[in-house]
Amino acid sequence: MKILIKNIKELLQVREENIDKVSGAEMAVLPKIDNAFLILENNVIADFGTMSNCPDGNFDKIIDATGRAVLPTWVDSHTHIVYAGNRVQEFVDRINGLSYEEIANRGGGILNSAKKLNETSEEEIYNQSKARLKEVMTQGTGAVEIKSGYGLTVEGELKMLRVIRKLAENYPVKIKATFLGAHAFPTEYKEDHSAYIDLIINEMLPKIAAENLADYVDAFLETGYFSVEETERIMESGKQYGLTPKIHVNQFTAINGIEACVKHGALSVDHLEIVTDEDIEVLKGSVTMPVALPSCSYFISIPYTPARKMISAGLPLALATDFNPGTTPSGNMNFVVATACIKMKMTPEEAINAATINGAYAMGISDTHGSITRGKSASVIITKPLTSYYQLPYAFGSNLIEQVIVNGKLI
Ligand SMILES: N=CN[C@@H](CCC(=O)O)C(=O)O
Ligand SMILES: [Zn+2]
Repeated sequence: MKILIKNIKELLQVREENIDKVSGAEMAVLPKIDNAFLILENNVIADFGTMSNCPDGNFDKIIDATGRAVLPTWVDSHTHIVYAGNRVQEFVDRINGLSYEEIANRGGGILNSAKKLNETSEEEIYNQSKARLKEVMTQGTGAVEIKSGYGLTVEGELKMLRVIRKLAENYPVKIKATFLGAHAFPTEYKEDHSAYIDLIINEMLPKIAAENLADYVDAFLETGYFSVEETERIMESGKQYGLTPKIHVNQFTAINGIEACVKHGALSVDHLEIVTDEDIEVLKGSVTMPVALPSCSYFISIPYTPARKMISAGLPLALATDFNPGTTPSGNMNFVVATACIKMKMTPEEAINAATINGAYAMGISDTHGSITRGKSASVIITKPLTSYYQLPYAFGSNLIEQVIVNGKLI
């Protein structure tokens, strides 16, 4: 299939030479071509340029994008979209005054989702999850990282990862799988943390590796969850099976977890609602991408990641949804980009870079996703008519997407 998109008002995030990420002041630059064409062929970006150089030729489909912007699809590098049921009752409990921590201490939270997941068949979990995946594709997401972590048993974790694999097989969206057995301690291991970590290391990881079910390893490094030392054990063991760490850290407290993640070569550190000056120092010059999750901050009323401070220090920053039943029941990257602008004071250019090329880095796919570059995946968003791309975060409650193409397929 050869698709020509012509008369594009603004073709955004154009990178003639591929880059893997943008950091600090570079984040404010979003290269674009006005009055552009874009050709997609055999699932990849074949060519682009100004309309004055638009080639004639035979196309299977021609899309006239007069008045519209075209940009690479969003890269959502942090989600938990495979889960069973929902946690609406906890949502109402929070409105009535309970905190996330209080709910978790009552056996709600992650353990509530784990109970539901272990009681639900693989087929039913797949059906619930595919509906969420289809929804986020229509919202412009072309690549998504999905974590396990609601099983917390050998079978439950394998079940989740098999569902993720099946989603990857059946949908054009690019998917990376992350093993998050260290999401919470099951009740029976509350007093014996090392026994649960032994289970992760000696039983879960070998089985996951044998079936090649995961690309990355994650842990919830947080006061009351996994300590720095416990997370280090998980990172070391994961790496032995070829799984690079991507770690939940600094959501509620800063306990020098970022330093440990950087030391272990983590691809990303995610959440970062609480960030110290020392955390910023250790991230400088590292391979580790900081990832902010502003929809989570919004939904459970916790601080937003201090983006300005981090970008001013020269750091890169990625944006992702954290789509999960507890803290972020939304996978809408458009809302994430808008919220980053409105609440974190990121400029539209910074937010779009964070949600495309830097997101791609945070899921290890910047060679194929995250920019309009020849040879990259034919995954683009075509907007509705707009005055400029500033309207995307400005009109935060409107759906400004007219058409999404994911790996050459019209969604
Ligand atoms: N914080 C840890 N994990 C998820 C929430 C999990 C849940 O509450 O179900 C998060 O990223 O916010
Ligand atoms: Zn998360």
